[in-house]
Amino acid sequence: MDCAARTHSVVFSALFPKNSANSRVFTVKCSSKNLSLDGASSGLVERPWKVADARLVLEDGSIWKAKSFGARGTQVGEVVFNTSLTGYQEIITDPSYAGQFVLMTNPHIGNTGMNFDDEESVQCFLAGLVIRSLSIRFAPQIGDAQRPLVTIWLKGTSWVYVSPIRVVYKATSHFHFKLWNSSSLIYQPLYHATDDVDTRAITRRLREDGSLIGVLSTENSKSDEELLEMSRTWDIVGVDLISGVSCKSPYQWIDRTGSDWEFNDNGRNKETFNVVAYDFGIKHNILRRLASYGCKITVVPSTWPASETLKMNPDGVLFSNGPGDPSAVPYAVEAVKELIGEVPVFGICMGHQLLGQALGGKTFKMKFGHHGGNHPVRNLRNGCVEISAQNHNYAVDPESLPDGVEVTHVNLNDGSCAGLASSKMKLMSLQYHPEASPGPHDSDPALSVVTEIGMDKALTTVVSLKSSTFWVSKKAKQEISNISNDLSNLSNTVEEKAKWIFNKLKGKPTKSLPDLLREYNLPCGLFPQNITCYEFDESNSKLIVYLPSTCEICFKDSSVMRYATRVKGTLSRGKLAGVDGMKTKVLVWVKVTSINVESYKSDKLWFNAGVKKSRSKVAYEIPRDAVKVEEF
Ligand SMILES: NC(=O)CC[C@H](N)C(=O)O
Repeated sequence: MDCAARTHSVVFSALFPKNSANSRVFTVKCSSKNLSLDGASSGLVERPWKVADARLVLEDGSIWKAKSFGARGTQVGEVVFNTSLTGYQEIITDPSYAGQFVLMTNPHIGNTGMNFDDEESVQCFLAGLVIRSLSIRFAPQIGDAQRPLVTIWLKGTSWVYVSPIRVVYKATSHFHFKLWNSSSLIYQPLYHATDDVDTRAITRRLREDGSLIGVLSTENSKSDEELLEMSRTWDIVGVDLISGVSCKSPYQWIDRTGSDWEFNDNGRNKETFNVVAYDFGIKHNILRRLASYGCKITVVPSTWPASETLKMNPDGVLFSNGPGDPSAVPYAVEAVKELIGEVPVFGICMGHQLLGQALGGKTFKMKFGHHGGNHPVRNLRNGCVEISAQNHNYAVDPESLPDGVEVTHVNLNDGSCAGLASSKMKLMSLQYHPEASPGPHDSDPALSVVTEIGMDKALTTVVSLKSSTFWVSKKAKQEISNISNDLSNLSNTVEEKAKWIFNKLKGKPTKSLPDLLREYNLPCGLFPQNITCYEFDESNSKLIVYLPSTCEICFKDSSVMRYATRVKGTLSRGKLAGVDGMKTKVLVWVKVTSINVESYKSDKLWFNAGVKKSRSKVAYEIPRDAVKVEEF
């Protein structure tokens, strides 16, 4: 290897294009001269690992020349691209990547080293890693900087040693790297790994054609045709990959996330909940986060019988993430089925897909899936967008789900189902990773739902539940189901008023509050989006809006509005009059008595609060989350 070379070329050739009768060979050369920021281009340092020529042959006939810095030999797998900028250690150790080559779209990998805290499993299960450029140097992470520059080989699972460029390197698990040659301090990943690959070009191909099967080989004795044949005869669909990554017997988990994760009140040291976690390839950070949320966790193998779980009398059951096709593991779906309704259950990723199937729904394979740390998801309960970390190739088809199962989250990139819930069955699930390390942490609070208390809280106070026709609180829903049998017998005999109440509870109004306001030509952000429910009686135009607590919003025009837990008013075209329960700040807090739009097309909104004051209508166009305040 010549690591001191100032320029290296990446050669891409394509044989046997999949859809072409004529074989084509073409070559693309691109220089990585300016890409290497890590010292390789200075000519001063050598890579402290051994490299070998490698080929990545894709099933579409393209062949990508590369340098292997990992295991030697030949490996087949499905190639998926991951758009995360950080977190490569967590990705490499995520068991959900079993059977897959992870191609990182971020060109520069390795620059933050590795550390003990970021391991997601005790072994790397991925088929291989494909990257553009591996850092020779890496910056020790905060906290590692003061470690002595010595070479130590710790017996057991960890090594600490120095690379030839005098940076402390900590290989946390012996399976990551083996000591290639202890005297010259060369280390080598035990999984297949290759760099100097034109990852952008392959990503474009995967986006166009979908995920492709590939073969990575360092063996010169194997011909391109042989490798291509291998890629075309292997498949990942229908294969049970979970049994290869799950633990073999139950164990207790106690480790929590460190102090840098204390960005919310995790319920730490308050109450202890017993949780059984099914290990379909569970990421350790799920366990660490659950422990931080006050859970005492027993991890059980994927084949653990549901009856045994129930004997353990858990407060909640978690179905974890895991690799491969959810329809290839019917035994897991059966266990999930038996537990639904018996105990609160929460599913993450594979767990979510298994829940979908257990409920009678279907899963399907996506074109190239979602793999990255920047996926926008809308939480349909509160309208908020969460940025999430995702890693999946399959999804639940929401159309196939039975009535009573609510789609709670939607991926905003493609509209796919990203979360499910049923308050009746006490189940919730997310297609993505609320525990994501290094983040984003937007969805972290979702982990608290794994217990009954957490789930109750989530299902009632997370705002409102959308029934098919009306926004009703959970309490109202329960009341309806309690009395619905009686009412269906009595409905012919009840007097008009009772009928009206029944109809109202049952759900005559058909829209959300923002839609109602819009229909009356009022800006839909006049009320917080985290309202609990609302009632509107068309016969006398009375509107009552319920809020979970007294709260406040600062609008775009810097005006501040405060709301009581119940706001009443008379709604008519362009006007909300006789308002009770709303205040605005005009030096002091003043009760709002009416709000009206100047004229149909006007962008002015008039507030009557002591005096009549004009405000810009645009500032109230989007419903916002209100912040809880102590008093109205
Ligand atoms: N992270 C996961 O749990 C992955 C789920 C499933 N194996 C998929 O690819 O869709």
